Amino acid sequence: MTKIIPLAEVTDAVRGGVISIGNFDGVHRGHAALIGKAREMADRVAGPVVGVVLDPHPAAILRPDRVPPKLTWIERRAELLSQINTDFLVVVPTNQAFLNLSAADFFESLVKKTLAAKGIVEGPNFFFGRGREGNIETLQTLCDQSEIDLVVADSSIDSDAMISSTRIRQQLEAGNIEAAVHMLGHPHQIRGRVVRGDGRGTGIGFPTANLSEIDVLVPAAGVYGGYAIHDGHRYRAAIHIGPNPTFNDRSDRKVEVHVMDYTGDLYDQMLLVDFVSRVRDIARFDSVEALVAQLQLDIASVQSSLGQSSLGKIETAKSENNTNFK
Ligand SMILES: Cc1cc2nc3c(=O)[nH]c(=O)nc-3n(C[C@H](O)[C@H](O)[C@H](O)COP(=O)(O)O)c2cc1C
Ligand SMILES: Nc1ncnc2c1ncn2[C@@H]1O[C@H](COP(=O)(O)OP(=O)(O)O)[C@@H](O)[C@H]1O
Repeated sequence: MTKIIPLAEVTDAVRGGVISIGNFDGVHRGHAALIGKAREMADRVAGPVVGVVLDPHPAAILRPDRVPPKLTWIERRAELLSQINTDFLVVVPTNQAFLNLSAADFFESLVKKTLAAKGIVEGPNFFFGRGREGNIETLQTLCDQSEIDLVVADSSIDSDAMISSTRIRQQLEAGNIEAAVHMLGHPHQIRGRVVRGDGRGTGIGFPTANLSEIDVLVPAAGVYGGYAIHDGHRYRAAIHIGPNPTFNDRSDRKVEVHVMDYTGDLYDQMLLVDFVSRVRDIARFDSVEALVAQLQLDIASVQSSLGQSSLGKIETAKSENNTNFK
């Protein structure tokens, strides 16, 4: 498991490695390519692979009115980074003083003094220091002066454009789950606490866990297929996002999860939900019977899109990190 290390708690085990500084939001295929390069270099210098993330996102301090919704919370990032062989995730608490550091001071204090990096891997569009004054050329000069290896990795491309957290957000906000998942290389995951809804679901044969306190990007309104992860188990799930027009309910951000092959009480518990595919738009049905008939089709469609390999309960590595709200 990738160990999360607050900047103030960096130890010798973390120092002397190959670092990659970024936001790592989503830990998408572009990030995986960077970490892959870092791994190669780290094996050569016999040091750890260290992801370095600024949390919160600098935008939260610089332009709080325009902060993009997160794709991932920090523990989820660490879990995904772990799957691609990252040893540590150093979390820099973003504050005005840190953002005011010149590029040279940023390099001196973070890269050299605190992390004693032997190598650094970045994409071609890396900027650092006050007002983004440092770029890849600046970084190359600073690395040369300090005999630190720099690898500038090519951008990872999908559909003729660079894979980025921004593009993934746009696809999720448009409901294009498959396109987002393709760029991510894994499902988009949200987490939330199960609260009481209108108490209708059980009566129509489709109980739905209603999620609140979701702290990452919620995809566009629609019906989706994916997985619900609860208490170390993964179940197939049909997810409804948006209003319930059939019942004249116009609240636009309801997130309701019907967990397949599950019975039990989920109230007040944390649920993780993986989005894998889009099924359809939300519709208004003339009767409850018509809604139920459609829900049966939705379930069949989700089952077929998830494939037969995932029937029933599937054990997953339980991550305690994942369901603890910060
Ligand atoms: C997979 C799925 C798809 C749904 N699609 C629609 C829909 O298109 N239109 C609609 O009005 N309600 C839809 N519903 C929502 C149901 O109306 C909702 O689950 C029901 O009102 C229960 O709400 P409750 O959990 O607040 O009791 C859908 C629910 C699920 C699980
Ligand atoms: N298969 C299931 N999927 C979702 N929730 C379930 C399931 N089985 C039992 N439940 C429980 O039932 C509740 C949902 O029932 P529902 O009648 O839709 O009530 P509410 O309107 O309060 O969400 C969930 O919050 C959960 O505690």
